[in-house]
Amino acid sequence: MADAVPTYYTLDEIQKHNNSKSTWIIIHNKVYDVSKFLEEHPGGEEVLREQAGGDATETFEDIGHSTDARNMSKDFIIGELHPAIDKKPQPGINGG
Ligand code: HEM
Repeated sequence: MADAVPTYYTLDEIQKHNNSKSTWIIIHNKVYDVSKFLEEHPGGEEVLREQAGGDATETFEDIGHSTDARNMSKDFIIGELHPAIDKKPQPGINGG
């Protein structure tokens, strides 16, 4: 009964979903398809678009989303970031 094995996506694959047709974001190594949620997001679609195809964990936590918001977000989980590339983004690594 339990769906024990999650679907894994590589960062490469996730990064392709960075447009208004398909918008995926990563929060705590889970992959969210928020394409259908953009217009409904109380925080606006722009902030989600900015994170499209990438890791939104920090911004998601900075906002201090409510328990309601966290429960709501579960509906959009489509899988997990592949463990082999489960790395925290390094700030500034591409900065120069
Ligand atoms: C599936 C993911 C997400 C869901 C379900 C979600 C849901 C919500 C909800 C329900 C609110 C209303 C306030 C609350 O209940 O906390 C909210 C506000 C907000 N969210 Fe999200 N959110 C998501 C992801 C994000 C991400 C990734 C960002 C930033 C890049 C973001 C930025 C904001 C901002 C700026 C607000 C407005 C806060 C305010 O007006 O005080 N959200 N979100």
